[in-house]
Amino acid sequence: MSYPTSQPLLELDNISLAFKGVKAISNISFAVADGEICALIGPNGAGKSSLLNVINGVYRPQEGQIRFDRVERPRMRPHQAAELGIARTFQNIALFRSLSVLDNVLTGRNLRRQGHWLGQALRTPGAAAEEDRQREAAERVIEFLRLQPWRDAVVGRLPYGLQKRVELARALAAEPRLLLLDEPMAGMNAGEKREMSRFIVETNREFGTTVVLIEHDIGVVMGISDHVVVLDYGRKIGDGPPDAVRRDPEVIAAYLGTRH
Ligand SMILES: Nc1ncnc2c1ncn2[C@@H]1O[C@H](COP(=O)(O)OP(=O)(O)OP(=O)(O)O)[C@@H](O)[C@H]1O
Repeated sequence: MSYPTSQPLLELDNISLAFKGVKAISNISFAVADGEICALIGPNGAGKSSLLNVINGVYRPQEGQIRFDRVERPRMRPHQAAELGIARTFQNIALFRSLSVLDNVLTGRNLRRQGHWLGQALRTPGAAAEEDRQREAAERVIEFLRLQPWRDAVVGRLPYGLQKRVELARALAAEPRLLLLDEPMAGMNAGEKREMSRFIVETNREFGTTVVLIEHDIGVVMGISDHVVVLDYGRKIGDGPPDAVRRDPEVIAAYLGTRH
């Protein structure tokens, strides 16, 4: 449990985001400590996915500052976020459905590839050695997430829970410092959720990967998070260790209680 002692990896200061004048995020500030698992919770439409999109540069907020590893990143684009070590999965699975598990995981290695595309196209010895290195790295992730039985299976034919795990594998293949997971357990049964929770915790422990995840299942959130941030109508209404957030009257009223 790293919260709240370690240094912040990600700091959001007064972030506001509007779509055509309609505010999705209002003046949100919080910090994610290096090495922690931070959950973003809140009712539908609270602004959680929009906030992940701000963090990885898909949306540019109209107001506010973001610091990653204590360096201000005022105009981050998604590819810059990826280069900095921010990887992400999506609410609706975004995989190459007709490719195998291994090939999908290999796409997560693209940023880590050395050498020139021409070498790859001409299959020079250097390029072949590099290809072997990438394949070994992808195989290690497949093994870590116990996906070996499906490594050559076409992703589109796998059950939903496994596709979610492949998406996590692809994100991990990039060796991120910060992993953004948008509802990694949505649509899963209790057993699949337990399994996915274990993989997230193991990733965090094994590689020290900092995790920010959106999750609706409060039991899961309380079980795996070091830190919980609660959003409601685009505002932050709770921020702290899970036990404190669970007891916060405003959070109980807005989210855990009956207001919605
Ligand atoms: N691209 C967009 N254009 C216009 N409005 C948007 C866009 N994306 C999000 N919104 C609006 O911003 C608000 C926050 O949406 P967001 O998807 O971030 O919420 P959320 O907390 O992730 O919800 P959910 O749990 O349903 O995924 C909503 O009112 C939504 O309608």
